Amino acid sequence: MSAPDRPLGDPVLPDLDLIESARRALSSIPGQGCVGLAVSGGGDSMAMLHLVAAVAEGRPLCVATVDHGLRAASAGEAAQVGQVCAGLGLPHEVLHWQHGVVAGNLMDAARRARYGLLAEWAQARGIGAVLVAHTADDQAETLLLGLARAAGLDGLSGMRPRWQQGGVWFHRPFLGVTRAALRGFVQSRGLWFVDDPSNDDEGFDRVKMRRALAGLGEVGITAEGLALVARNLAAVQADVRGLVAQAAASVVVERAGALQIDRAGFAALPDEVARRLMQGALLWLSGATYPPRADALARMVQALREGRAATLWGCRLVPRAGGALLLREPRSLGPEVALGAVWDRRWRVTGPGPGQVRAVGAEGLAQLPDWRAAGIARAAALVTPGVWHDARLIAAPVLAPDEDYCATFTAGFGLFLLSH
Ligand SMILES: Nc1ncnc2c1ncn2[C@@H]1O[C@H](COP(=O)(O)OP(=O)(O)OP(=O)(O)O)[C@@H](O)[C@H]1O
Repeated sequence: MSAPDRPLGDPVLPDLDLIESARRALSSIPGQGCVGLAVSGGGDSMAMLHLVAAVAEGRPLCVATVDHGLRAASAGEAAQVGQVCAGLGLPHEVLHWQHGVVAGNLMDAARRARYGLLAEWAQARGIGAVLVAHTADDQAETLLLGLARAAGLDGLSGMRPRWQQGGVWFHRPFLGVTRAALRGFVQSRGLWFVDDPSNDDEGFDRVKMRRALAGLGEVGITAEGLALVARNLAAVQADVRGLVAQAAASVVVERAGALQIDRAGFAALPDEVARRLMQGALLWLSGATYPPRADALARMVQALREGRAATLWGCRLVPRAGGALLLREPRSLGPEVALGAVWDRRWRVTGPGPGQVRAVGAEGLAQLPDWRAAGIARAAALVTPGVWHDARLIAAPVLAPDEDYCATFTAGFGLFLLSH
């Protein structure tokens, strides 16, 4: 299809910002390896494609389009992107979402599948970074969505400029640029792009926010202004997260998968830091993706400060001299899994097998006469992983070192806090 019908050199003035954003995006990616571009065919990502191609200066680029198979036109649109790429001399691949009946929120499932496919594609081709074309308008809509649900700092900090998934970095280099600027870029040059009809579907909250944003312009609230607010809040959020990571390093010790928390150190933490530390601890222990409600979390923080026992999110707080143990509740543990699979959403036990992994429990401790030698509290020992062959405990790698069997976490506690 159409290659640029006039060269990108000699830009009109507003395009200078766009070209600068594209240049910065490429130079921020270390090394000289291939850079991935996620291009839907929409105006924003088509503008990104042409801009980045124009400033690549020999840096290899690879393009991917995910065909979700949700609209009749999607296959044809993906093929059109391929033709534009061919005109620019860039390799292009179409990635297909194989799905049956999708339960729950379809758009959310499509988005998660899209990033999963893009990460797999990039990893398979040794591409370390993929660019996506979210704009200041997307950022502003995200902030408005947060305001609509009275969100706190995390919900008002907008989309991250970069994040890592499946070993691949995703970058959003155009968060400071308006959709109008990107659309203007492709339209003024007569470049092909597709207008996805779902972008006008008022059934989606994001589309409602887009309409609201247009109205807010009349009182001087712009997409760029709101994107800046989100960026400022994200800076505060990053500082708070740093404080939480520091607090975790000084008041929490992970032992055998349970967390020992120093009461005096915890009591001295500012409320917000204490709350986030407790939330992070519960998410890490439970493997849950959503945190508990704010009031339940506040009660848990209070229980720890007052030296009381409590339970929340499949975890229990057990007071001890000088602090408390936070650990899994036996009845909330995940089901038995095969050796090598992830058990209870955070442990992986490997070894020669055959065997099944489930908690050591009282039955297992009875088969381990020396378990106390590990110096681990009974409550914690009970919920460590054991390798079972029927009713026989073959190994309990956390309690009794074993040359053949090894238990590791899918994410360390400290690293988990830094990435959440
Ligand atoms: N089907 C897809 N294939 C490849 N990349 C995609 C796809 N859908 C979205 N993306 C990437 O994610 C970014 C943001 O997605 P979003 O859903 O907001 O965009 P869109 O409205 O589909 O298209 P555009 O942002 O290109 O106008 C896109 O700019 C693009 O980089």
